[in-house]
Amino acid sequence: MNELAISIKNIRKSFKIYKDKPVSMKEKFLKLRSNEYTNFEALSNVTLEIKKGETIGLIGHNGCGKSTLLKLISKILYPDSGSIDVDGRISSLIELGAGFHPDFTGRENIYMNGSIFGLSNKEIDGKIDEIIRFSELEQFIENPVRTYSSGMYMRLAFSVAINVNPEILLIDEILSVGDSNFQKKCYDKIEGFKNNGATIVIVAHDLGTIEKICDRVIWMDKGRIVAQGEADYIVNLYTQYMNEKFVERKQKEHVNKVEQLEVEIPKNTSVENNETLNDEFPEDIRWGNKEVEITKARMLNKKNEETDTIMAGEAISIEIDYKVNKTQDEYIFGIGFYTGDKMLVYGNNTEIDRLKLTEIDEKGTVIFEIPNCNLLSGNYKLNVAIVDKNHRALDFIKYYMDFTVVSNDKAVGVHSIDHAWKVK
Ligand SMILES: Nc1ncnc2c1ncn2[C@@H]1O[C@H](COP(=O)(O)OP(=O)(O)OP(=O)(O)O)[C@@H](O)[C@H]1O
Repeated sequence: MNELAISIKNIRKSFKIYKDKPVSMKEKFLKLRSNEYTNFEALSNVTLEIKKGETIGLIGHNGCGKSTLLKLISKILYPDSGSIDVDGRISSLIELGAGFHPDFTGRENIYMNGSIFGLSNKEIDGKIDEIIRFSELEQFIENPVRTYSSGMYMRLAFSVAINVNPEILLIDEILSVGDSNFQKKCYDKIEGFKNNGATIVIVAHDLGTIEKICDRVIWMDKGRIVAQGEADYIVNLYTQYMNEKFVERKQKEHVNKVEQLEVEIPKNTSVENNETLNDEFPEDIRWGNKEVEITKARMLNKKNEETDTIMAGEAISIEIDYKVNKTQDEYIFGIGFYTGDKMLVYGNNTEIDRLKLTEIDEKGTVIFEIPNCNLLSGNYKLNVAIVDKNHRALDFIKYYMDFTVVSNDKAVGVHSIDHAWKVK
């Protein structure tokens, strides 16, 4: 017996991308625009074997080729080269309802659509009550489908596709059909197929679903398979990769913002002005006698770039530039982290850490280094402060800046704690 439900060997699929597509018949007819195109390779050399009874999840960034791969398996599209062998009756939940006729009633469309899936009228007679019941459209089944809402339309299409008892089920991002009750029914039905030994290939952006129902996950990027393996392992790898990309992008945006700001500073701005923080903070946010002043503060990532977005676990530092206007007996520098809704998460200063600063340069930078910032995902606020030995504020800036932490840890709260579960 053939163990494989789907065997894909070295397939390539390109699409023509027209540089200057004619937009009207007149333009087309008169050839007012050129017909130049480039070939875009949506799938490059993909090889994949899917065993009978496996549930496979396809994940990856938008446009990486997931839907194209499903369409090739279901023969909606054909590859430019390579081969695809399928062993089993396919039902594809792709382009749902593509075969519906708007003027036909729900019932008539069930017969039409069912025949597209290869069922005879007699076979549909035996299933129609179940299809209508599953779609929850009993009241509307004799109305033309053009009167249906898009949700009703999808529900009917889904019900037909899922009730043809396929051996191989291809599902593309359709599990957002209808309300949560209907979605639950769809999941239960899919679980039912899975338990009966059907082969399922599913594309979904909802990684929770993928992790829950798939045995194996294929991660695609730019038309290639970049990783495959056990569902939770690949989903975790992918989430971590996407989070890091997100942080990198945010960090780049931040750097760009800073560069933009520098460009906008008028040429005649004096150095003195640059060295003093614009007093844009209201009195309840910034206070103190300014005998020692914070001229700037910043958060740096592990690459020493200024940022407001960090990856949990990353090494970061907070730098406080200061200027002494009046010498003090002692200087205490502090930082504090607050949640977005202003609950204190962590506060510390040089005095608590027993670093006695009695003599410091007139201008300088005090750095607070965190080798492993283990805050959980969320938005936070940073306090920076300088106080004297009697804890009188010299310059205290509450909520100096907002920053975001991105974390793979799904625990709730503000801080990750090293732990292990044991059952005795
Ligand atoms: N008929 C087509 N003509 C031209 N380009 C196409 C066509 N179909 C898909 N593409 C392109 O091929 C690439 C892969 O598309 P595909 O729909 O397979 O991606 P996907 O991974 O399913 O994306 P998404 O997650 O956004 O649905 C995309 O860049 C898309 O624009």
